[in-house]
Amino acid sequence: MSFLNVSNVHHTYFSTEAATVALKDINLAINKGEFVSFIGPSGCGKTTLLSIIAGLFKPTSGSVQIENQDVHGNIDLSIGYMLQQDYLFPWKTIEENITIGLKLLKDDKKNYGNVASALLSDVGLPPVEKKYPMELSGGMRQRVALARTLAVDPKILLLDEPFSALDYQSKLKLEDLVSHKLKEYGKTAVLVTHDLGEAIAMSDRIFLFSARPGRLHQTFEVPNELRVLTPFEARAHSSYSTLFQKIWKELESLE
Ligand SMILES: Nc1ncnc2c1ncn2[C@@H]1O[C@H](COP(=O)(O)OP(=O)(O)OP(=O)(O)O)[C@@H](O)[C@H]1O
Repeated sequence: MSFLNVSNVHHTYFSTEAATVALKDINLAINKGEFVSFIGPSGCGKTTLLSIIAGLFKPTSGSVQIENQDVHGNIDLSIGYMLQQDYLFPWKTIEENITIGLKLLKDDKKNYGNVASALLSDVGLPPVEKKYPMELSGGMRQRVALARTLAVDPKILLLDEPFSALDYQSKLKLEDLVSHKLKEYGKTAVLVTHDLGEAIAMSDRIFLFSARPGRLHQTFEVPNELRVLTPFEARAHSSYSTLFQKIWKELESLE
């Protein structure tokens, strides 16, 4: 068994008007410490699959297991998220935002302030722990969101377009930071993105899904020479453009 196994997942959304088949026959496995991306045409079920992996809802059929445990029925705070919006609590200080998960977990850390300060410096931020989210830029807030996620030491990070609302420069910087931190902490991660370049620059493997109902169309290995680079450096490597063109062709055939 791999670290994470998605087995025969099928999902249909039911409403009073229609039944929408979002995912069909999804089988995939992710190894511990691996960084993978889900890409595919709009509406192919990427976010649905990420939500199912997160245990937010049960698939119509099939199962997801992390370390041999079914994620459904186990409300597990060891799954960390980074989303397009940072979802920081505006009325809480940065320190309170970073340590909220630890407090929920009743982690016995004596000094939450020290934990927050260490994490802020770890994600490249100045000591802003007494400030409020509205006093920070979008890029800084996403760094705080990363610090909050790392604080609870999750087994896996689920990243749903966490960079898409940022300006280009902040996005590239944050991609480098997230990639570096996840490697340093040895975390497993799944990224949903519309940005093929981002997927190639950050991932070990890329899962390409076909248009709705989403099926796994093809899996691409990112070559080693790219994986040892930062995402920023990877974008300048010749293997990056070769893989980009290969996957782009497949993506176009699916639209
Ligand atoms: N709650 C829901 N009720 C009914 N249909 C839904 C619901 N959520 C998603 N869908 C439909 O299921 C399909 C898959 O949606 P999903 O958001 O998972 O796709 P996606 O690949 O993440 O899309 P995008 O790339 O546009 O973000 C879409 O057709 C969507 O309209």
